[in-house]
Amino acid sequence: MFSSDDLSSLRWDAVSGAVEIIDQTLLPHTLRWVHLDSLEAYCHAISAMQVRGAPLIGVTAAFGLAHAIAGDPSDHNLELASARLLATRPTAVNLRWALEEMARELQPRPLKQRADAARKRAIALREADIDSCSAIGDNGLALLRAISYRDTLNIMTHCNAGWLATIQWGTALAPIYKAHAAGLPVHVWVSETRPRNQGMNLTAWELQRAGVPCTVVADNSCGQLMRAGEVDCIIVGSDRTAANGDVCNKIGTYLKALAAADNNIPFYVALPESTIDWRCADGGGIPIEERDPLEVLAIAGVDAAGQGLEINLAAAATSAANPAFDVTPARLVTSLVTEYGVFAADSAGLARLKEQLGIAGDGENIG
Ligand SMILES: CSC[C@H]1O[C@H](OP(=O)(O)O)[C@H](O)[C@@H]1O
Repeated sequence: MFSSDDLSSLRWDAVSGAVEIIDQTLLPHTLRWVHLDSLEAYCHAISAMQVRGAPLIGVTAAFGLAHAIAGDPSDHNLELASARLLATRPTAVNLRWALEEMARELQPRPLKQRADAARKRAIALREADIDSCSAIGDNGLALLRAISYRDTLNIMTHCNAGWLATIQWGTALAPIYKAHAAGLPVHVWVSETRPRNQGMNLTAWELQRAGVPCTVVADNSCGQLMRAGEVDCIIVGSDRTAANGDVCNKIGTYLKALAAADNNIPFYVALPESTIDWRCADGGGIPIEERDPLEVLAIAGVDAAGQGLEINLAAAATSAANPAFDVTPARLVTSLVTEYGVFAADSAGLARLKEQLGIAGDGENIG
């Protein structure tokens, strides 16, 4: 489905070194590329959710660090820029993972080698993400092929875990793209995903663009769709999965997992290994981002004339809480779909993955 001239969420120019991202806060109504030309611009892009999604956040931060190092390769600036990027969002572990990958590459090097090494490592992380997500798609496709369905395979998803959350393919949507390309009759229930509406604004836009049949539904209707037999399986992404299989993902994921368990519907989590936090014993240790309550109290869109506008939904002075993620206990997850295969969402399943990868106790590769 993707070729070199296909859209990806972050692109870079090999000659000028310029890095551009799609400003996802303007989708689905406006597709605008934004040139990131300072560390501040990279930090803002992540914290303001111009770019979002665990893998994309990580790759964007890697390019942001490479940009900062090009100006000053000193240890002090490396630490300073890493700290600023790490502080942009607390939950997605790929942010920490990518910055640690970059530090591992740069710290042993002499200063004069760091700028080139940083850029090459960021580019390599971007390419590795494309390969990982494609492999997640292949492994997820095998799961979808094994599901029995009537005339159409009805898949529900939450938030956006498509190519807009990675570089290409996505995680939860990768098996769906591969299934569609393989001719499976898939249909996707797209949960709108209040309050930032990543489902309605991003997933529906992606799927429509790819020609995958989909229907946007209110988050609150998903339980009824499951009870009515309209859902054959659920696939979601992850921002951080603990070593025991607990999954932290967009707010609302836990409720879908509860309803799926109550209706005996397979609940799959698609993620690259970089989203597993091997140092985190269980979901209780995952920081949950609290975002601005205004994201709950107001909503942005366009009017009939296509003009952008934001409207207040609640009465003045209404208070709101806005936790951006929740934790789904491993017991509610049917399987973890990774680039290395499908694993049980429990300590034994993840120990099998860790052994397969040759990872030590604290997540460091021993290979
Ligand atoms: C492939 S990671 C996608 C993951 O990230 C989203 O969070 P956000 O939009 O706040 O970055 C959501 O949890 C997705 O499942």
